[in-house]
Amino acid sequence: MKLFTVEQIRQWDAYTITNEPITSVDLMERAAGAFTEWLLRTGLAETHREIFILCGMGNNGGDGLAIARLLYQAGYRPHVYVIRHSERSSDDFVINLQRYETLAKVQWLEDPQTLPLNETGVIIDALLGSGLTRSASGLLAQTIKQINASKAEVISVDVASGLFADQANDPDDVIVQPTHTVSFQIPKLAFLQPKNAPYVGKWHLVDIGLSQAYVDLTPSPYFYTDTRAIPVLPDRESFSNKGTFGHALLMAGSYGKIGAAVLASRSCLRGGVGLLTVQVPRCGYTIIQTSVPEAMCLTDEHETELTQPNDLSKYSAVGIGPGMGQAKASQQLLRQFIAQAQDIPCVIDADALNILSQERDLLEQLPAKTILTPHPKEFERLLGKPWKDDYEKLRLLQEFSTRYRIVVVLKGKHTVVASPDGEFHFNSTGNAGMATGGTGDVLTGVLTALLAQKLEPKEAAILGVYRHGEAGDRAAARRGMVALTAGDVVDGLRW
Ligand SMILES: NC(=O)C1=CN([C@@H]2O[C@H](COP(=O)(O)OP(=O)(O)OC[C@H]3O[C@@H](n4cnc5c(N)ncnc54)[C@H](O)[C@@H]3O)[C@@H](O)[C@H]2O)[C@@H](O)CC1
Ligand SMILES: Nc1ncnc2c1ncn2[C@@H]1O[C@H](COP(=O)(O)OP(=O)(O)O)[C@@H](O)[C@H]1O
Ligand SMILES: [K+]
Repeated sequence: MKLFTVEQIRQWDAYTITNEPITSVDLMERAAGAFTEWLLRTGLAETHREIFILCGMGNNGGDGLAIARLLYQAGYRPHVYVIRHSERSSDDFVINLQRYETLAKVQWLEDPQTLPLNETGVIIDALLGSGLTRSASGLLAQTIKQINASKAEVISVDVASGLFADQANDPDDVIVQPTHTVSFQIPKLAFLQPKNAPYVGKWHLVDIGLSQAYVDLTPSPYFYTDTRAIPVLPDRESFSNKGTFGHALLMAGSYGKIGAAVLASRSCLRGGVGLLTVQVPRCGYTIIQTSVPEAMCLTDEHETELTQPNDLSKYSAVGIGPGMGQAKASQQLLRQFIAQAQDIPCVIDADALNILSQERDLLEQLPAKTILTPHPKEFERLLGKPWKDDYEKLRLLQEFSTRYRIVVVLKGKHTVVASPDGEFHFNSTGNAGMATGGTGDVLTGVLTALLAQKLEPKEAAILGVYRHGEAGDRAAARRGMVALTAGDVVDGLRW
């Protein structure tokens, strides 16, 4: 799914209004209808609950008033408040105010302290939407504070009031903290940024029929990887043999961390590789041979660390780093590996990334088909500096990917795949149960397997990240998030 900036969303609305054609107030009616249908379907507005609808004076407030009318017509009796935050109101706000007032009166809120919000109620937050131009202040900020202080369930229309939909807020901004956000058509970029978690809650999309032609015509670097957008692995030919699916090499493990090599090996095999060789220090030999009998084991001459370069020419892809440690000899090995691997697709992870952060000249020499898989701390080390906010992080990620011509997988809740063509693909699968040791090693194995099967690094990264998260979701469905381990993610892999 393509994602858009606020300015593009505004153009998208306008394009739909002109080309469908539909009047803007009818489009608002559609949006309010879709929201109301969602609300009634979820049962959040059961009749015994009091519903408070708080409206601004722009189109988000217009949505709120249209929702109020639709609920009223469905038999509910919402309390509707309007906050006079501006001298001007939007045309569709005015039309919807008049329509509502044929049924019931709204209250113009003068003093937010008087809002009778109760704990069992539902608050519909329609103060400000994507038209936010500055931080909320004055009466708006006071109202938002009241909303946040109440224990009622809060549902934001389109985007939480006070949250910028495509740029960073100041740390001391006053922003609604909703339980749910019901957003029109596409997720806002803001929903995917880690620091915004309190200002989004669970988000849901409702379809308001915005023009598909606009989507096709309008370029954007941002994508959300949902089921419609994942690359595919080619079907297996019936006459294929193990040679068809590549021979992967995993260089992983050190004394006390051979488990990382085991997890990456298991997931590489579940990723469909034809043959797998695992290079581990001598201490890992028996462990690999007994726990991953499907893999061949190449023992390093060193007892506890990876040190020994080997002939890479027979491998179709290499994954290096999980559990590898950062011993001096392993640092030298990484240097030799990079010099040797120029024509081989590779995944560089974990300790190998930390070595890269210290030996920065190696970044310039990375093979053309490289995927790096840092978590945020590792990425910060690679950059050598922290970022100010999540959007600056994305800019730095893009610069990094373009400068070194490599794919970077920045891991987290919505793992981002950044590619040298400037695109960002935010992943939609996975869960907090995966915040446990070893799940990153599992990802490295999967990505190595996909590269060995000749997927391009960008496609391998988008697909691998998606399936890895999906495997985590299967594991969580079976075990619950708390009990989930990295091994369960391996078991959850399906293609
Ligand atoms: N036809 C359309 O354009 C549609 C718009 N929709 C709704 O319209 C919303 C966007 O509406 P608008 O662009 O009117 O903007 P908003 O309703 O988000 O904001 C209203 C106005 O408030 C002012 N404002 C911004 N920040 C402020 C602040 N901190 N303090 C005080 N005033 C502030 C601005 O002048 C802004 O235009 C969407 O989020 C969505 O809810 C939906 O009805 C779908 C269709
Ligand atoms: N809250 C979360 N929601 C979804 N996925 C998560 C979450 N936390 C972690 N993950 C995923 O789990 C993996 C963790 O990788 P990493 O941090 O390298 O762990 P490790 O080094 O222990 O293997 C990543 O793929 C990440 O996207
Ligand atoms: K809102």
